[in-house]
Amino acid sequence: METATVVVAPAPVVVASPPQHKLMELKSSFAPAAKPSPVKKHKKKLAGGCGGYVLEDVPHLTDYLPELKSYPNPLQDHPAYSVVKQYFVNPDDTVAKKIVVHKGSARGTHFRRAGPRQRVYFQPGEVTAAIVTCGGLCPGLNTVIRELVCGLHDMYGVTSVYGIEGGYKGFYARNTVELTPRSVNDIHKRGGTVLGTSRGGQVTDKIVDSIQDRGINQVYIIGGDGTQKGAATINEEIQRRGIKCAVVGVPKTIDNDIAVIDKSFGFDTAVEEAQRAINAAHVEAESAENGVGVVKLMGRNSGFIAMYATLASRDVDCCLIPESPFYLEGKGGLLEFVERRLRDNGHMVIVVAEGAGQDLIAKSMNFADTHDASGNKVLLDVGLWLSQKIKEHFKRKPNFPITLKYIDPTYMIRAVPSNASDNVYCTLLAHSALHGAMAGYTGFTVAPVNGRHAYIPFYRITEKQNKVVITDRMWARVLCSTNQPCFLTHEDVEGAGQEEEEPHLPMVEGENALVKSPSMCNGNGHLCSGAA
Ligand SMILES: Nc1ncnc2c1ncn2[C@@H]1O[C@H](COP(=O)(O)OP(=O)(O)OP(=O)(O)O)[C@@H](O)[C@H]1O
Ligand SMILES: O=P(O)(O)OC[C@H]1O[C@](O)(CO)[C@@H](O)[C@@H]1O
Ligand SMILES: [Mg+2]
Repeated sequence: METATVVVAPAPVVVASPPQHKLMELKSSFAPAAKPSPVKKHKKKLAGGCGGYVLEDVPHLTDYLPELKSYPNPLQDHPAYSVVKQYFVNPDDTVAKKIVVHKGSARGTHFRRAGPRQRVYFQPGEVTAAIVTCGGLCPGLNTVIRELVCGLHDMYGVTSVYGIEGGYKGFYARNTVELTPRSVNDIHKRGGTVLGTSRGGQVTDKIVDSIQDRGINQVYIIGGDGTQKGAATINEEIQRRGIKCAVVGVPKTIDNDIAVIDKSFGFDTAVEEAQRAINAAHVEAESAENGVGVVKLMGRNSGFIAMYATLASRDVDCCLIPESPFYLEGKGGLLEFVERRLRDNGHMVIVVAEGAGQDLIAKSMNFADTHDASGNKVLLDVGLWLSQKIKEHFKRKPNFPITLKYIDPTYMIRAVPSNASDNVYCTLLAHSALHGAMAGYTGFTVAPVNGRHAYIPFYRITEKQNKVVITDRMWARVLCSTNQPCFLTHEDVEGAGQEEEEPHLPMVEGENALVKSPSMCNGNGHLCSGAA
């Protein structure tokens, strides 16, 4: 057995392992249990330990099918693992949500550590797995699909894996496709998803009917925050019906807007791909008289791609994200800054996340809100709008001609295949996912938390979105690198808040001075970063 690898400190035994003694095995994977226990919505499985330790556990099939039989994990006879010591995860291993702790602070929330268990709740021949991809594209989707298929086959001898085509609606509107190690062999080299994807169409009853009718007993659902909400409702219905079926979420989003997890797959690839657009904008801007390059990047509600692409590039003069409001006109406004930067440097690059400035555009253009099939607000084109506003501003200054180039690579950065590091990440995610399902865990999203893969209950993933915290040091680093104004009022800063559970300790002198020091306010009461 592997020794406990708890990130903060060894955890006490808090939750009984699933019962090892079983009276009888359910014959069919989809035969309902005689009387499944009723499952409440978002029922939390919490357990406490010493020092303020809390385990936020994930459901197990035996929670509502207590008589399920378990088997020795076939991995123990796998030649590839014969030399691996401590291959199985200790049942008490947990991963701390919070890694930075203080002498007196409570140990806080922990999640069950991902990985193979000594006992599994499926025999190889019994598994019928299904994989579905939902929401927008993201580099790495095909790698996750490939590694689920190959991992189930190679590690657990599972031969029955099906793809659901076209997102959630494919469960009830399309035939399944058989996925074999041979058929998925090369797919990780391609962008997109070989299964297709869609928005909308999440009709829980019809999806669970299809799962039941097809005898599917492991569902791997790859998608973003919306998809994980859908997965949670599917899991509730499966438990309500008492079906032996593990529901596993694999978090996918180019926006990196999924809470709790370290980072979503494909994000690194997207940031890397964005460099090409920023470089092009820089080359164009540098080569023209008062050249301005505007690059729009994805990021509906969260500006992570824009923030990291800006930091990586060092060619960016201004980064605009949804979390940080800005204004155009007047002292301390964006147009004044553009003018100043052009006078100083002769060129500039602006990176804008697609969700930035939406309220400003709506105000100036009077558009009614529209939504996509999943209910997401359709965004107005901030890149086009901003370019227009900058052009109009300089048209009023005949002695200040500018050349502006607008580059919109949004779909290009998410349609590429994943890079090497995302490929490795996707492989580990897929393996963690299938080990959890084989061990009988269900109703969880798998992802790294502080560098360790963990099984996280759906409600934790879906209760809020991950956003750039503009009062954190990372955003300050961006402002330092671009030397742009931060455009914020004191009210904006107060409203921005802090990460939950962060202790509000007295500030070290000089720390976060960017948003606290009154000497950095301009005449309008706006805070500025000391841009030239
Ligand atoms: N609140 C919800 N409850 C159940 N299902 C949902 C919910 N929100 C979205 N879904 C379903 O999840 C699927 C994907 O949702 P959405 O289009 O929002 O993308 P996503 O998973 O958030 O990914 P991304 O935003 O990264 O593209 C859709 O089929 C949608 O119907
Ligand atoms: O045009 P589509 O496919 O709806 O996707 C656009 C959205 O999808 C994402 O890539 C992921 O949510 C967002 O960044 C973007 O706003
Ligand atoms: Mg989403």
